[in-house]
Formats: sequence, structure tokens, C-alpha cells
Amino acid sequence: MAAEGEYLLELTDIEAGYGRAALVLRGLTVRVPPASVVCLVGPNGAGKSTVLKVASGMLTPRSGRITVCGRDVTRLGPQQMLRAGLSHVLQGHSVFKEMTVSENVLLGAYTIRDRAEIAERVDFVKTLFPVVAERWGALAGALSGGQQKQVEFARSLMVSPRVVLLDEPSMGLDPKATATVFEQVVRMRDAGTAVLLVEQNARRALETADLGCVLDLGRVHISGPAPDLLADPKLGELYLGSGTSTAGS
Ligand SMILES: Nc1ncnc2c1ncn2[C@@H]1O[C@H](COP(=O)(O)OP(=O)(O)OP(=O)(O)O)[C@@H](O)[C@H]1O
Repeated sequence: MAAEGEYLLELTDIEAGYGRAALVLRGLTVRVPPASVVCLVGPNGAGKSTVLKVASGMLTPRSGRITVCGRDVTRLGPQQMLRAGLSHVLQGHSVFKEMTVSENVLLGAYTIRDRAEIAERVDFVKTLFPVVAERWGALAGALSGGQQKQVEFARSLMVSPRVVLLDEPSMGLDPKATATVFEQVVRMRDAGTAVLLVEQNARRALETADLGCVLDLGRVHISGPAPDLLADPKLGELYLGSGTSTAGS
């Protein structure tokens, strides 16, 4: 675990909600160390997606502090959060099906002026996601759901983010595609981009993550190394559908 001040992303004592409605996040603190996958799990409505919206500037917190590499970014909007190093892959499918894979990926580079930098990033994402290289000229709509998700990942990495925010990347995918998507999450981390991940598939996500946070009613109920959370029988009963982990079996 990184020492204080060494986190890529820190959300501290965040209170946030929608319009005049009651608070959704009620004093939530989440930290993302370098080279890590941090996973948020918890029941429906706990506020997991709202954490990502706050981190990407889509929702301004009512109080609390957000820092990226120690720099205060609390009240920045989505474009500035992107420049600060936070890239958000939204829930559901956001590829433009009538556009090619290359056009979709290059949309992620719209803030970059330097052509050489764009070419370098294209090479990087093609290496990380072979299907993007193989289907570069194909219409995105011709790809499977899992392949389209990789196009979304590639697009999100074009700006060299410090942290990618992934909202339910396995949603709607079959088990094989889900396995591939989680492998790609690990590859992103290993290639130098930390990941803050929200998943309904809590057990699978914790098997992939380094650290986990269990959210309940807008607060972090418990957090720690993901293997410890998986091995906690009480958590298993409450949130993972069984008493013990099946990791590694
Ligand atoms: N755009 C919105 N406007 C008003 N309320 C919202 C909005 N988005 C979410 N909420 C409310 O905020 C609360 C938390 O929602 P959020 O989507 O963050 O939870 P979640 O933990 O991601 O849930 P799920 O697992 O069901 O996606 C819910 O009560 C939800 O109804």
C-alpha cells in the first residue's frame, strides 16, 4: 500500500448527490495506489457508479476533496479531469457502431495535437489489445460485445490516463468475453495504468483486483487487499453469494 501522498487518485470524505435529492455518497474515502486495480463492490444503489461520476467530474461533490497525484482537482469538470489523468469508460456500450474501430479509437485522442504522440499511442493500444490491431479498419458494429469493450478501453487509453475508471465492464457479456475483459484489465494495470473498477460481478472482480472496497449506503463499509475480502466468510455471505472464496479452485 502506498504511503499518504503517493496515491494516484484520492477521494476523501466525499459527500455527493443528485440535484436536491438526499446524499448518495456520505463521507466516502477511496484511494488508488500506483500500479493497482481497485474494485468497488456492494449492493444495488450503494453509490458505486456515483463514485466514478464524481471522480470523472460528471458530478461535483457537495463536500470532500479529490486529488490526482497530490494535486487538488475537486471542482474540475469532465474535460479538465480527463486532462488531469482520469479517463471514464461508462456503463453499457459506447462505441459508435457505424464508425470503424480506428475512428472510434482516435476519438479518444481529440485533445492531442501532436501527430507523433497520437501514432505512438495507437501503437501502444494495438499492442495491448490485439483485436484492435486485427480489426482496425472494420466497422465497430461488426465486432462482438467483448471486442467492442476492448475498443472502448483502447479509446480511454489514448490520453495516457493515470487512472481508468471502469463502470461494469462485464455487463451483458458472456462468460468467455467476461474472462477476456478481466484479463485486459490486468494488462492495463501491468502496462502502467491504474484501474478503479465498479462491478456487479463482485467475486470475479475481487479475484482480479489488488484492493477492494465494499460500499454500503454511500460509505466504504470495509476495504483491504482483495484476497482478504474474498476470504472473509461474513462478506461472502453478505455480498458474494457464498461463505468462502473459490479463487484458485
Ligand atoms: N442521474 C441520477 N439522478 C438521480 N438519482 C440518481 C442518478 N443516478 C443514480 N441515482 C441514485 O443514486 C443512488 C446510487 O446509484 P448508483 O448508480 O451510484 O449505485 P450503484 O451502487 O452503482 O448501483 P447499481 O449496482 O445498481 O448500478 C441510487 O439511489 C440511484 O437511484
